[in-house]
Amino acid sequence: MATANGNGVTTKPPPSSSPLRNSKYCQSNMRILVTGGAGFIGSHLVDKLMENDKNEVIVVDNFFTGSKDNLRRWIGHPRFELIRHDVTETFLAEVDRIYHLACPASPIFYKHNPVKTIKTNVIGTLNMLGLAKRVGARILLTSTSEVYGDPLEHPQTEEYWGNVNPIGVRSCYDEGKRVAETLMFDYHRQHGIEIRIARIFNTYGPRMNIDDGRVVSNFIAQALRGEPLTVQLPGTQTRSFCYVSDMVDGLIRLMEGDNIGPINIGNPGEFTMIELAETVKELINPEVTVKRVENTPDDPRQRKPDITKAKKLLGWEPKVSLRQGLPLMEEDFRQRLGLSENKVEAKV
Ligand SMILES: NC(=O)c1ccc[n+]([C@@H]2O[C@H](COP(=O)([O-])OP(=O)(O)OC[C@H]3O[C@@H](n4cnc5c(N)ncnc54)[C@H](O)[C@@H]3O)[C@@H](O)[C@H]2O)c1
Ligand SMILES: O=c1ccn([C@@H]2O[C@H](COP(=O)(O)OP(=O)(O)O[C@H]3OC[C@@H](O)[C@H](O)[C@H]3O)[C@@H](O)[C@H]2O)c(=O)[nH]1
Repeated sequence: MATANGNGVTTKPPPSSSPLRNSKYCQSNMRILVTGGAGFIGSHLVDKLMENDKNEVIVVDNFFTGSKDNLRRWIGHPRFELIRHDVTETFLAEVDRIYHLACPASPIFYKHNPVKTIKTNVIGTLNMLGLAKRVGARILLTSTSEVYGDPLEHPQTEEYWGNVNPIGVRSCYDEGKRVAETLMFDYHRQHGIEIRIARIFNTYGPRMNIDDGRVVSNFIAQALRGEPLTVQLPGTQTRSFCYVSDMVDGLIRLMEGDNIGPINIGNPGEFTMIELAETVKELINPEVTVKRVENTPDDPRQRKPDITKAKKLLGWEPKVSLRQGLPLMEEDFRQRLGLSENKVEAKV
């Protein structure tokens, strides 16, 4: 029988899982697939999911930007499996939940092979929706604030349709994620798949790749190496930074809650890139200088989530401020860069 969901969309009932999953001989564990689970957010999500001993976690990842190192504490664990797999190829497994994160997230990586980025977003999401349909799993897509493009509304609510250049150098990611959201809703309406869509805003924390290219990881690595902080012009562009533990909490609440989304998950604290550089300098290395460098095309000028929906529907809001989160990330970067606790000399 058809039912109406929170978005007023009439859907088919969700497909059911295989009879074996419900048999009395089957383990009652929740079997969870995390695509892109060897990456930054994915590996923190895996840590949290593995804390629950009723969860079995399967990670599939092609290791383009992720690494086995991020998951080393779980390799060999009886409730954990790591599979090298590219989501542009089909994947079959009996699972109850799919967290679909696989996609390079840093602009330098997603622009590196834009056709592959589109394939990952479109074919990869189709493959995961096909799997969800086949086994009756609930699927969550990590979409992005980039679906709002260079936003003409501020802060951004989920009702805003965005201002995206369809043919620019960022389009492979922005439009790829927009199509991925469309596919999610079409599978929901046409096949009754249980979907959840998170629109993630800039997230930072330990395990980001040191040469990831994203602003927080760049500034922290530069401050620790005593190199100038590279503020891309004009420097007055804004972002709102969410600490990764808050993000993971929001994603799990969304997956296990009733609302399909899309829901913004991010920290509304908004900073210009100059303010971010000044904060990193003050907290990590007051000796470094700030250097203005060229920007890349279509860089959004402002970005800040309206999280009214997340607060109301998920009972979620971020707890970690930027000033609390940066030192936690500094510690991780120090260890990975092999630096002692002593502040480094400035190189200009
Ligand atoms: N971190 C952020 O600020 C942010 C903001 C918005 C949305 N997101 C979304 O969250 C997700 C995770 O982002 P992240 O910051 O952890 O990035 P990340 O680059 O650290 O992780 C992405 C993971 O996906 C894997 N991957 C990429 N292409 C793949 C493919 N074709 N097949 C299998 N695995 C593949 C990578 O190897 C990596 O492990 C992404 O979907 C990203 O778009 C992140
Ligand atoms: O060294 C740097 C790097 C970046 N920047 C600036 O910092 C801002 C943020 O840039 P980032 O590369 O960290 O990230 P962006 O906000 O552009 O994109 C991100 O947003 C949402 C996610 O989906 C993705 O993880 C990523 O695309 C931009 O204005 C950029 O110009 C610097 O000033 N200096």
